[in-house]
Amino acid sequence: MAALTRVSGSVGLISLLNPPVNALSAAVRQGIVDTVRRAVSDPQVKSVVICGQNGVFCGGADIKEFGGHMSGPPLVPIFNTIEAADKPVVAAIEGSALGGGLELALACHYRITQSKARLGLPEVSLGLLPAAGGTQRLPRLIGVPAALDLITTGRHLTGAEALKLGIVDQVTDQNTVEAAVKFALSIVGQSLESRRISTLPCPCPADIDAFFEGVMQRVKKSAHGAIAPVACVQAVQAAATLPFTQGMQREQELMATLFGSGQARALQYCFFSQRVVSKWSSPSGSRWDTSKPKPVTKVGVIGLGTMGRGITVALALAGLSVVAVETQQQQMMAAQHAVSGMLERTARRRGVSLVGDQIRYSVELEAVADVELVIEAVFEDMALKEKLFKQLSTLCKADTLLCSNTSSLDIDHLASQTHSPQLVVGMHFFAPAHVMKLLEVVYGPRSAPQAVATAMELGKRMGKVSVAVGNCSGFVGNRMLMPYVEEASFLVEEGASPEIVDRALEEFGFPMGVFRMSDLSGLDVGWKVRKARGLVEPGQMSRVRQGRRYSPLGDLLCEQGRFGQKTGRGWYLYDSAGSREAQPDPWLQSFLEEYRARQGLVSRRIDSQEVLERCLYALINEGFNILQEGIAAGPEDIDMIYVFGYGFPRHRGGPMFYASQVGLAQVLQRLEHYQQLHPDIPHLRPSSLLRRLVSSGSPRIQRWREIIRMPHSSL
Ligand SMILES: CCCCCCCCCCCCC[C@H](O)CC(=O)SCCNC(=O)CCNC(=O)[C@H](O)C(C)(C)COP(=O)(O)OP(=O)(O)OC[C@H]1O[C@@H](n2cnc3c(N)ncnc32)[C@H](O)[C@@H]1OP(=O)(O)O
Repeated sequence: MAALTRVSGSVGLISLLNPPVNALSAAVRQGIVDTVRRAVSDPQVKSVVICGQNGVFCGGADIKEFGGHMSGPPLVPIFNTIEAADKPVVAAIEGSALGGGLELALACHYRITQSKARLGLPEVSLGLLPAAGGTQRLPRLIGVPAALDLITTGRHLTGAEALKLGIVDQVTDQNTVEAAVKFALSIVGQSLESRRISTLPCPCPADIDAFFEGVMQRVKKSAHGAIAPVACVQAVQAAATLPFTQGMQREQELMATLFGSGQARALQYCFFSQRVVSKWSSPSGSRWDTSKPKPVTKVGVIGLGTMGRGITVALALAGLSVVAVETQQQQMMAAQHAVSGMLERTARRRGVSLVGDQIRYSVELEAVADVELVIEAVFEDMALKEKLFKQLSTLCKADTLLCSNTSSLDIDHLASQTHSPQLVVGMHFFAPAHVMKLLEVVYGPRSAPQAVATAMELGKRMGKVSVAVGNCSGFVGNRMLMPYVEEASFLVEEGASPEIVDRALEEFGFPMGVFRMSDLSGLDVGWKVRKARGLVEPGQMSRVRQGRRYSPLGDLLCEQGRFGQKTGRGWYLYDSAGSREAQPDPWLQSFLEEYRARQGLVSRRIDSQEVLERCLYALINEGFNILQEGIAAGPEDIDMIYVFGYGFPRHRGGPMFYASQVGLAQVLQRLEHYQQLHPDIPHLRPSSLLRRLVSSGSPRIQRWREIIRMPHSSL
């Protein structure tokens, strides 16, 4: 798993051999121990270069090992041995040096990297900290503030950025291993004293206590309950205040608390789930590995409202040519101005050059006649979309893919308006589309595998986490959101305030509770959907509609012109229209009291446990229905949709993983309890799949797909 060869006469070249990313599995660690020992003791070897096979240095510790019994030599003594070697050791970094991979490089005396290589300590995103000396060596090398930034965010750097920060000694655009070997030859005989990072003092800010207090406050606030970022700060603080050996001890202690935590399990599940969802399959049998995407270079975007603008920006940033169509001249000019601004800001933030020249604007639909793929992003109005799809089907090339950004309308119906229904899929982006990572790719029974593969591939090029889902009202994300939002309103009817509900959800880890979120997106959005479904009865207070419990509270607020942040009033009060500072609204409190009195509802005390159980279990229950119906292929799909599109705390793994951690029997029992209390709320009726999983012994989430596919009787 690691090979030693002698090159250029006196350089011992150690190659890590564990495709695809040369993760530091037990066998690789043993390979490093053996090859380093041989290189150090071989008198013909004067210097050493460590590289990775196939253009990747090392993707870090083998995450798959974390779930089971760990064996093989541990990393810390291996890295200490490398650093203590009396022959110079040079890391030749190509591809990636992440986590334990970068820690290995930091134990070497010199680092040479390809300019485009990715370097970083992303352990925090796995619920861990860099525990092979990373928290102690990096601050000594680049100073406390820069190290804290990298370790607490886990962000990746390019080789060029790493050079600027002083993490690497040289960047090359040539063959990195050859450059490292040449360099290794040139430094033989030089003193290594100043090259052993563990022996360096740690450059610290002046008032160290005040500095760490401030950092800790900021990190806790943005962590939303995640424990790893806090432990990362504590470990770096140890580097700043303790000698290396004691700092290493502290690093190990902190790692021990994180390693077995539920948060680490959840975050590692997210890492693998993100990869699982890219390997999509549909009930028709089409799959990621048997469906070849069609090459796409030019995309049409129709409708330049908020969504269309964001999609245009995301496409341009991905290097695609875009034909952006808005039939109203004035809207088009406004959109062009807005898109340029968004591109400028994003390019500045990402430190890349501006990419506006590949966007062509037009007021004519015919401008998309020669594109390979169209994304429709006009108003959520079926009649408008029907007409548009008919027109597109006639004017575009016969093999052009027609995609809709609808968030809930029937994709099959849109497909049926075209000459080639097999070329129609949903591409449901989330606002702001150039920022949010999620893309739901919605297939219907007639969608061609190539159409799904092409939309998935396009999403990947745009940097999205693309999840393939079946067609149903609301698809996966919005369908599950309905019971969640409804439960929140029911709780307010029964005695909770929006603040009580939001506080419970925010303490759980959501960046925003359901009412703050509704105020942000606009209460009129849901009102419009409910109107379209025939649920709204203006001025009416009845709490049963279409045969089930209904809360008219949202409608009543909208009737008062309270649309949320944009009108300065919604579930909360804001200083002014557009302001983001939500204040509890005394008007709303009396409105609710009056409402309850008129409805004959006796207000009761509702605690955060009930808020969490009713909102989350209702959402999870709908997730089980979705799995049962085959709308999502597996729990990972649902979890990635919720983590990347709806702010579900990543350190909880997503709703389905969370349910598996709570225990399926417990979720079932609580749903049964609430259903008895509220028989008029259908979404509290436990899903038959949940019952089936519980009676199968609540298997691990990785086994759910098997159970879902097993034939069963619904009797
Ligand atoms: C009481 C108990 C006390 C406990 C103490 C225990 C101490 C334990 C010792 C810990 C020592 C700490 C060491 C270190 O600090 C910890 C780490 O290093 S954690 C790992 C950090 N590294 C990462 O997070 C990188 C993860 N990988 C990536 O970001 C990307 O894969 C990549 C490297 C940038 C490459 O990206 P792509 O080219 O796009 O490829 P993919 O992402 O699709 O990956 C391909 C394939 O490889 C699998 N894979 C990737 N990285 C790893 C990995 N580190 N381990 C295992 N497998 C990995 C990935 O899942 C894909 O698999 P496939 O889907 O094809 O099956």
